[in-house]
Amino acid sequence: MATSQESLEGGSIVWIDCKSIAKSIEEDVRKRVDLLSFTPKLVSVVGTDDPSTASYLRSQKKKAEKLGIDFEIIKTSPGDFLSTLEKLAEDKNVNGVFVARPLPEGLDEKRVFSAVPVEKDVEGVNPENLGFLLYGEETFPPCTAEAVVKVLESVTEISGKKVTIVGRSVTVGKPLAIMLLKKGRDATVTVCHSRTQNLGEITRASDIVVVAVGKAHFLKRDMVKEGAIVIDVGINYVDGKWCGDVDSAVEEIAQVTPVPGGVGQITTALLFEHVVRAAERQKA
Ligand SMILES: Nc1nc(=O)c2c([nH]1)NC[C@@H]1CN(c3ccc(C(=O)N[C@@H](CCC(=O)O)C(=O)O)cc3)C=[N+]21
Repeated sequence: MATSQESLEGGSIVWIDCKSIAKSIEEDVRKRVDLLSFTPKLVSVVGTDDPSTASYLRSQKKKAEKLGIDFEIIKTSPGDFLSTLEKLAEDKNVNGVFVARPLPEGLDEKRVFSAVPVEKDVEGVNPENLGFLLYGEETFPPCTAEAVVKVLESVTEISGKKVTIVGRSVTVGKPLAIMLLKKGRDATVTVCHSRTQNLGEITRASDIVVVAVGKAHFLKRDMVKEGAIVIDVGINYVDGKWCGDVDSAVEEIAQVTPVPGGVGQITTALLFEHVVRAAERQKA
């Protein structure tokens, strides 16, 4: 089981080991990069100074270097956003296109994400790729949602489990719900959000809780069943440090994924796995 023990005063905390999951994805990516006759390339398009985006871009840059994948960041003004994406769509040297959220104000997200060609859409944000998910087809599933699925598959049998997802974003909550419902995974999924009543009752009745709300210390110990599995998707910058959405006291009674060094690492590894997949398909 992919967990690691960390002895602390007064007890022992079981962390879910995300590093080894990320590492095995990266090893696979490395091998597949070597088999290509060209160097695959990812371009990340950014329009804001959002700190969590900056963290992700640092992570992307590090991984690209490690994996032998070409990587470029394009900082774009709102007025040039669509024309930038059109150029990248046509550029034969670019295999994957990542568009950072949040988008700059005033841009229509359906128009922007539709401008990422389906075959270069390594994050699965194009409405066509999101639509494929509903049919159970996961060529380019959203990376963070896929990362959560990988973690769960490594620590438990998902089938039949009660999974509560807190957060209904297009990047995590909604696609993850669809992916966990998929035939073969067979979770019983509840999706909660800011208008949910009696949230704690719902999460306490769950075998697995996934939190993706973007609020530090959001999930408290009394909202979690003892022995539950808790996946922390949050990444918040508080007092000069990164932390997730899960309050640290939850670690005393549940298996939790750490932040940093948790889901984010796997997300980045999967983004590059999708870049290689895109390159393999474009080559053929
Ligand atoms: N279209 C889009 N998709 C995203 O998935 C997306 C996004 N926009 N905008 C920003 C947030 C944030 N996010 C992170 C992913 C990984 C790390 C990550 O791996 N962080 C390292 C720390 C890296 C460092 O700061 O040095 C870690 O957790 O270990 C961080 C942040 C994805 N996001």
